[in-house]
Amino acid sequence: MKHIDSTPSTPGKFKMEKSPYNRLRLHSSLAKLTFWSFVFLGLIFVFFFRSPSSSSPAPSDLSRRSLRSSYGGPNFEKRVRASAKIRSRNGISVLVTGAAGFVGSHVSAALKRRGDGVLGLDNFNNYYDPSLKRARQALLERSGVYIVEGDINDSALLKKLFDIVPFTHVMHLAAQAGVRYAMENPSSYVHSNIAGLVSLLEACKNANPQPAIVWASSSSVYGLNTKVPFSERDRTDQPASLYAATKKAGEEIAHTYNHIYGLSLTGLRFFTVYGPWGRPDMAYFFFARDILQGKSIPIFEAANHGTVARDFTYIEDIVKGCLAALDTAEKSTGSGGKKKGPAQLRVYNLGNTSPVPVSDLVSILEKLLKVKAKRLIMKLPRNGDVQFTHANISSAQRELGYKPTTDLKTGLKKFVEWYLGYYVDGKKSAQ
Ligand SMILES: O=C(O)[C@H]1O[C@H](OP(=O)(O)OP(=O)(O)OC[C@H]2O[C@@H](n3ccc(=O)[nH]c3=O)[C@H](O)[C@@H]2O)[C@H](O)[C@@H](O)[C@@H]1O
Repeated sequence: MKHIDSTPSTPGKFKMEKSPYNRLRLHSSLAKLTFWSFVFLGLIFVFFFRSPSSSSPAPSDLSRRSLRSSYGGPNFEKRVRASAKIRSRNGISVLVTGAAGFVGSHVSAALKRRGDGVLGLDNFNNYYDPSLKRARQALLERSGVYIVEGDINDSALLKKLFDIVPFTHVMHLAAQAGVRYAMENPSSYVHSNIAGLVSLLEACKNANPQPAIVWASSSSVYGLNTKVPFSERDRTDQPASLYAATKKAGEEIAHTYNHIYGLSLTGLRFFTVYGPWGRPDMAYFFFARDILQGKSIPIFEAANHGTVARDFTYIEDIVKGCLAALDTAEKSTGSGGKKKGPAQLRVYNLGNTSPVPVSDLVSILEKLLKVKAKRLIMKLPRNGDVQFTHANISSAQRELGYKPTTDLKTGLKKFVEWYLGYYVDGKKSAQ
């Protein structure tokens, strides 16, 4: 593994070390030149490598502050390197953004288990109860995964991480999720899913070597389509929510970075992922909580009592799809911000291929929790929800060997076991 101390991290820095040497050569004897060159190089070394905040051209206040405090120094770099260290033959080193999130924590754990190097990055925002994110972090910490606390919009931090570790891959899962919340806080979607994505791709483009990137898109890009099952070849130009629109924008942004800079990019369209350590903003999760607390639960139905259904996909199946996408990702082809040849650009559906009506989801939860739900049938609100989702997974099957094996009943059983252990036996308060 290359270290920051021994390798110029960017072509820019390398040039700065060379140009004064050339100027001096015109006017000095060889001995003088050698002496002064060493002095000059020494100064550059001290300036750039010992003072973390000066390594970025124009860091934001936030990043300047963070680099001076927890992000700098030998201890930080040691933890980062140790976490990202590959411990198996043919292993990869992966920067996982959103590592304290639902999918991110599961993927990080799975990568670490097989001996890959994993470094997490997460801003621990309070979109949902951050204590759940902290609990996931504590679990990962025990298996040797360090999560750096920071934002994907902090380009100085990203640069620093790529300077410390030559990541082979990035698993980009940091995002503002949730379909309905987009009406409450639209700018958070733009901040994370668009600005944050661009900030991350900029860092990847500038990194040397450039990593291959796998990232989370969403089934919601199919929007108002009525043809089922949804295939990657179908149109994705009628999103029903701002969330979906930002994910669709992400796919177009991915195309641009692939086209101009040769970044290898794979987008995964996840279909309503559920399971242990899940997201409390999702229906299956807060239905379980509210059924146990005796509260009524709103179950949406479409016009004329039309069924609302989802292709619910179990987390372990999704993890397998993510790892297969990483393992089949080809190298990026650019360096120094320039593309050397065409690079891989892929998009896959990762679903379960068997949509289940929301009312059936509630019946399964009732049986598992042994509590009758207070059902409140409501008209599907016009706030971004679509009536149904259903994945065609033949591309992922063929090219990734993706094969979901967990049906909703089996998956929810595992979720409920975890939920009762964590919240009821563990006496944590479910918000
Ligand atoms: O597949 C996806 O791409 C998306 O899956 C989920 O979005 P969604 O399928 O809407 O998941 P939930 O919010 O958990 O809703 C599941 C189902 O329950 C229904 N629902 C939701 C809330 C509610 O109060 N009542 C209700 O019947 C929804 O209409 C939907 O059919 C995630 O929240 C998104 O982040 C993700 O991108």
